[in-house]
Amino acid sequence: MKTENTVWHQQQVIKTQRAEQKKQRPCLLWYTGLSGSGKSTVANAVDALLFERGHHTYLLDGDNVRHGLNGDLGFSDEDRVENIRRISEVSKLFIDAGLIVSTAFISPFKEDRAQARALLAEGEFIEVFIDTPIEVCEQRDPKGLYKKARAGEIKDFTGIDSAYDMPQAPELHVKTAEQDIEQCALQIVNYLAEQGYLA
Ligand SMILES: Nc1ncnc2c1ncn2[C@@H]1O[C@H](COP(=O)(O)OS(=O)(=O)O)[C@@H](OP(=O)(O)O)[C@H]1O
Ligand SMILES: Nc1ncnc2c1ncn2[C@@H]1O[C@H](COP(=O)(O)OP(=O)(O)O)[C@@H](O)[C@H]1O
Repeated sequence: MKTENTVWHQQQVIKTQRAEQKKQRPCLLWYTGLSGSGKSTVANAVDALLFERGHHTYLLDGDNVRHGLNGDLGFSDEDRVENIRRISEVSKLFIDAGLIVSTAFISPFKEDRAQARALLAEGEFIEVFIDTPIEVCEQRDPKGLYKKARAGEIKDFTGIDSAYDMPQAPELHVKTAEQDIEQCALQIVNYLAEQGYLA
């Protein structure tokens, strides 16, 4: 075990104090969905609304994190598991800092999402299923990746030749083919308000 000679230090300022100072209940909005489903767009819209209302937030976005922290990882099942493991641990640190955190990753495997939930306290993990039919994602194809995957230029593409486990009981179920971006964002912000995260 690599941690056998390290000791956990209790910090003087604790999570509840940080949260109280920020007048919010820290939580993690865990967006999951296919490529092109709208994770990034909706997460950004929610983050902007919360920021405007004076909340302390941070958004970890798939493509950006893969340019830095997870720049060594690809798209094999094994690399995706490690990608989500690191994101989950980083999110926990931001939660400790008292923030309302959003992550926008495909996060295709239910075990990894369950692992992320298990790292946090009860009520801190909010799974947001960005539920968009693959036909709609493919039609949008904002980065031209479906076209490449269909042409065999990208392998292990989620929904085509790599698996996606649909969430069975997400806290939030957002249907982007039936609501516009603003309505999707408001659905999430209203949930946070109703559940007392923004008190
Ligand atoms: N093979 C393959 N499958 C899926 N996606 C691919 C692939 N190759 C590159 N991309 C681009 O990488 C983004 C997904 O990265 P994630 O870190 O969210 O993926 S995962 O959670 O580890 O499965 C994804 O971003 P989004 O479109 O925003 O989801 C793609 O732009
Ligand atoms: N209701 C909606 N919610 C989110 N995105 C939408 C919606 N309607 C259309 N779109 C478009 O769908 C695309 C989604 O892309 P993106 O947010 O990058 O998806 P992802 O991060 O899941 O790959 C964007 O071009 C966005 O403008």
